[in-house]
Amino acid sequence: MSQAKLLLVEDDADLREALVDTLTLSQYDCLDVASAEDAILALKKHSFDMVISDVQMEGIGGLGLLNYVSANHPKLPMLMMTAYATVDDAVKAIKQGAVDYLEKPFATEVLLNQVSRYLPDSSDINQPIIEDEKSVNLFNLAKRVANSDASVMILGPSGSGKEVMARYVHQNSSRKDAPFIAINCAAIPENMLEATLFGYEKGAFTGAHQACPGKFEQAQGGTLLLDEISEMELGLQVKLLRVLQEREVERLGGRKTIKLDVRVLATSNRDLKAYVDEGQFREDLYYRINVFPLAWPALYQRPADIIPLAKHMLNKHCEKQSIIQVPELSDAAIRKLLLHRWPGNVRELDNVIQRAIILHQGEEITTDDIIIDANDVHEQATNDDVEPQTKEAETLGKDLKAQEHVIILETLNQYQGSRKMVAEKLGISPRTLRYKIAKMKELGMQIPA
Ligand SMILES: Nc1ncnc2c1ncn2[C@@H]1O[C@H](COP(=O)(O)OP(=O)(O)OP(=O)(O)O)[C@@H](O)[C@H]1O
Repeated sequence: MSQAKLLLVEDDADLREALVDTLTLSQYDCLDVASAEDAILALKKHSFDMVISDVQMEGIGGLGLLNYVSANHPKLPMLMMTAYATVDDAVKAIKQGAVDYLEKPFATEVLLNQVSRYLPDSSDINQPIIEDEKSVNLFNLAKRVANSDASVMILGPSGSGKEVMARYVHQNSSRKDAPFIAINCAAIPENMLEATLFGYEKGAFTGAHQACPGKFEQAQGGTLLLDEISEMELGLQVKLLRVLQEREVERLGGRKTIKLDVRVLATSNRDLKAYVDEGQFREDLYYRINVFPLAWPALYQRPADIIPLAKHMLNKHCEKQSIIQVPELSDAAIRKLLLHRWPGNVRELDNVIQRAIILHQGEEITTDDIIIDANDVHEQATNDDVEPQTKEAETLGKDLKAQEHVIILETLNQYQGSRKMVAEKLGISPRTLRYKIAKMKELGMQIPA
């Protein structure tokens, strides 16, 4: 899924760390700061899709920050977090323009639900770039399928653009003016997925201080995308099947059933039929969601898409960074892009282009600016205009990530690639391991089978 950028403002270091973990695991790109003053500095340097802020902090505090955001970034949604004793402040915050507030302590699913509820729809992924004949044929087919109300299963490797295709189906359907809601079944911890999908009533579990509609309800009249559906555990698959068959949902802890008018799309980067044969995915659910399968090939299998996508990303990122003179790709740089196999597909290409924008000098992007191996970045990216403190923090972050990658690779080798053994050895769930391995593959790493 495309990454939304969040700014988290919380002065309690432990809570901040826990929240960052939750948001990062759910594939949000999260920058965290400890005060409203630091948040304002961050807002001056970077662009964000949402601010999540504590209310009571030293200095100008959450309400001061809200004033700044309302005045300078009026379209930026801001979600407040408050302790029970300061609910009055939260009410004040809503009056001043905050989109909502969370009462501490809150369960992580409450946070994730509120974030996805108020995040603006990112428009840049609404325009699929398709030039290769294979892609054009596939999108023609997708357009025809969009007219029906059939469930569509979009298959393809990670980063190939499955969510882009799902949005295309929605936008070319009669539901286009209703919501498009996406949920990544792999990124949301197992114990939260059910509440996130079906919603819950106040008091349904510890931390559920307020009722919250689930993704199905949020998608009412529109389309719900179940991204990486194969990662849903079997028990929840049964419940999902029931909702799809009966077209109604009951919130956790609730007693009334809610009628649904939702079209369901799903994606998977696995061979789902083989997964069914292995008993990992329910056959009845497979046939329910697989009414119309669309298979999006890996990027290297549709080479005529590579350069148009690279140019699209160049324009997109230059615009975001207010770079007026968009650099051209040199002929040699184009050849280098065409020769790579892109194991991380379009997402990897996007990363390479972002690096090239940082590194290039003058009006052209040369082969030296096209850093395909992630390890090269360290040497090249010693940009002088990065502040020393930021550079240190970034280096530490990269070092930690690199160490984590080495540990995972070594353990995979030690256990001949057995994901189960590695997860046990490292003390993480198989699902977290799969997620981390997927991220490593996106960076172009070779993972033992
Ligand atoms: N044809 C395309 N045109 C424009 N942008 C694209 C296209 N394909 C992919 N992208 C961009 O590449 C990134 C990855 O795409 P997307 O999230 O749709 O992949 P995915 O297959 O759903 O990945 P995952 O399996 O990891 O969820 C996104 O930023 C998306 O905007």
